[in-house]
Parts: sequence; C-alpha cells; structure tokens
Amino acid sequence: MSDFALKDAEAHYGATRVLGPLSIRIAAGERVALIGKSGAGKSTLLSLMFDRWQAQNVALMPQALGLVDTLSVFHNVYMGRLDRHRWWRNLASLAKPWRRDIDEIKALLDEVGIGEKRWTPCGELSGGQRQRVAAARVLYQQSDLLLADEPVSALDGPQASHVMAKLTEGYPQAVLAMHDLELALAFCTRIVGLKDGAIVLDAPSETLSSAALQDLY
Ligand SMILES: Nc1ncnc2c1ncn2[C@@H]1O[C@H](COP(=O)(O)OP(=O)(O)OP(=O)(O)O)[C@@H](O)[C@H]1O
Repeated sequence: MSDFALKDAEAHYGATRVLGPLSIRIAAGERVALIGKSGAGKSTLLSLMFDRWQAQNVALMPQALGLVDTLSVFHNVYMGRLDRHRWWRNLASLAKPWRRDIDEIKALLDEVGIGEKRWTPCGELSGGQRQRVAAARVLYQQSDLLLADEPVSALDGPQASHVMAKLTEGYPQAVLAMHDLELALAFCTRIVGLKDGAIVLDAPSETLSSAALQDLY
C-alpha cells in the first residue's frame, strides 16, 4: 500500500474552474467517502485523482461503468487484468478461456451474486447486474487503491451493503463518491464533503452522523 496525495490541484472545463485549488492525502488503510450535492465536484475530483495516480496501480470504477456490451460478463471481468498477460494469451482467452481464469472469475461473480450470468453478454443485463460486473472487475484487478463513482447506486439496500462490504474488503484504501450517507458512514473511515468544488468538511466517520451531513445538501 502507498500514500496518494494531491497538492493545490485544480480542474477546469474550458476557462471555468470547477474544482480547487485543493490538497488531499489518502493514507494506507483509509477509505474516503466523497459526499456533496449533485454538481459539487465529486466525479471531477475522482477523474483528477485517476489522471494523477494511474501510474501507481489504481483501479477505477466510473459512473458509466465502461463495460463492453458485446462481450460476456466473464470477459468484462477478465479485462481487469489484461495488462498482466501477453497479447497472445489475451487473444486466445477471447476464444477459449483458461479453466483457472474461469474458476477464479466465477468465484468472484458468485460473491456479488451473478455467477450464473458469466456467459451472458453485458448488453443483456439490468443496471444493478451491470454494476455488480463492474465491481467484480475492480476486485479482480487487485490494485493498491480503488477510485469508484457511486459504485452501488443501482442496487437495493441489502445488495448495496453486500457489494460495499466486498469492495471495502478487497480495497482497504479507497476513495468512493457516495450519495447514500448511511452506507458512507458504515463502510468508510473518513468523510470528505465537497461544495462548489471545494473541500468544506474532512473528518473521521466515527465523529459524524448522517443528520450532521445534511448541511452539505
Ligand atoms: N463535461 C463538462 N463540461 C463542462 N462542465 C462540466 C462537465 N462535467 C462537469 N461539469 C461541471 O463541473 C462541476 C462538477 O461536476 P461533477 O460531475 O464533478 O459533480 P458531481 O458532484 O460528481 O455531481 P453528480 O453527483 O451529479 O454526479 C459541475 O458544475 C458541472 O456542471
């Protein structure tokens, strides 16, 4: 595990500054929930973090998920480790996957409740199923840090808790944009509140309640 830090970072769309300047450090073992109302800058901050840190072995689960609809669930998860294999192995796996990969990916898919869909094209899945495939892909990736944008927004209560538990077990160091404050407090060690592109709150979860966080909305 390593430290990840931004110093005086800014993000612009055209000439308009929408984020920062802000500084933040994510220490080993910290799971940070980014919260704030729509447009506060959560996705922009996650993109900036990914841009700056991607050379440091970071997994990204974007809001749009980035699944290939014409490929099976298995192959979408397999893509989490494409860069660890030689090109010919990846190409051969498209036609005939290795038994070892099938077993490992099936076990992960079972953990998020969609093992039976492993050969279904992602284009034929529901929104919640797609989100669980994307969760399985970042878990398969086994990077040092997870950056995830609303990773359980399409899941119902018990499923959302279950997938959050799996993601945070797999990634003790993470930054997660969250709308659900109860889940954020339950699974993250630290809450960072954003307003108009600035950090207006940064505190350990154990010192906060969801009622206290309502001021951000
Ligand atoms: N492609 C874009 N072009 C111009 N402005 C953008 C673009 N994407 C985002 N913005 C602006 O940047 C600001 C931050 O947006 P961002 O998507 O980071 O917010 P967010 O907190 O993630 O919102 P949400 O919870 O709705 O996903 C907003 O004012 C938004 O209008």
